[in-house]
Amino acid sequence: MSMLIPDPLEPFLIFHPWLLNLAFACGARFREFAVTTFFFEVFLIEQDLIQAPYRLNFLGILSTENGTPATIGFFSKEKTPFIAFVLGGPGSGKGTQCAKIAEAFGFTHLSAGDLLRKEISSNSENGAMILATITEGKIVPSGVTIKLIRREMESIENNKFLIDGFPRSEENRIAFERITGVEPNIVLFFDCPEDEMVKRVLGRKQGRVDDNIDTIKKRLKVFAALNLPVINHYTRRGKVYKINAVGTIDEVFEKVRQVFDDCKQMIK
Ligand SMILES: Nc1ncnc2c1ncn2[C@@H]1O[C@H](COP(=O)(O)OP(=O)(O)O)[C@@H](O)[C@H]1O
Ligand SMILES: O=c1ccn([C@@H]2O[C@H](COP(=O)(O)OP(=O)(O)O)[C@@H](O)[C@H]2O)c(=O)[nH]1
Repeated sequence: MSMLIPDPLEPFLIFHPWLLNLAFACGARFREFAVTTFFFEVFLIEQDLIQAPYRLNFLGILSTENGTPATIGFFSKEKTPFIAFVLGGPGSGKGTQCAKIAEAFGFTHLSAGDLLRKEISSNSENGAMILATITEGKIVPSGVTIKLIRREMESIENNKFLIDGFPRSEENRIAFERITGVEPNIVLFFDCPEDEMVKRVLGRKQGRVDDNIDTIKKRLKVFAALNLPVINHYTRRGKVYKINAVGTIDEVFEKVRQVFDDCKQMIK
């Protein structure tokens, strides 16, 4: 299990549970969500870390496109899958290790980034917005990403999922948990020094619009500001397995294998 990582949002996060408790004491669960998300979004606007046209659409997370409320809790009790969130900075090796976990342990690998890139290439209604957001290294609105993850999870007959590169912010995390009604069983965190991540991303050569030095710098900033708080949250919940991502692919996988071997009892 990892130690808590200092992050620049810590003072805000201390305030955040206080706000939650206050709203909860008022007996309004929906208001609790709306109010706290609103404060998060105001903060993110100030930091210029989320996409402008979508940034005040905090209530949209709970709605589908036809305006009806989204299902809260889309897994039945008997069919709740085992979920591992796989987090780490850009180029830390999440995708590489997920492919190996999927093969060795029978998981379905869902990469949030790949699902978003597929939306761009399928010319969907959100394609242009997703492309602009990824090019800027910012985070796509939760409702869009969760809809894609949900569609995949519902269409695949497996009870073990790796969700790679999501949630990227506290707002992503809160929305996912509200909409699905579940938390991940475990969270893998690939801990990698920034210079190594930059080297790996620049060497990836997959023709991605965001694998250039300017966007990488923005992605690293967004990771530190928005993704580390998610990792800290799940560390406090005792769910994080921190893996040193330095070493060869096989060396890193040996550490990953150990985690999944240890969790065998939990994985149905
Ligand atoms: N342990 C490692 N050592 C060296 N290179 C690696 C390692 N793991 C992954 N890579 C390479 O680094 C690049 C980024 O890895 P990737 O799995 O795509 O990262 P992420 O999904 O976290 O962005 C890829 O080109 C991959 O082949
Ligand atoms: O849940 C997600 C996952 C990805 N992205 C966007 O997709 C980009 C690439 O993400 P991916 O996980 O594919 O790559 P990584 O940054 O980890 O190398 C990110 O910088 C974000 O702009 C996003 O907005 N939400």
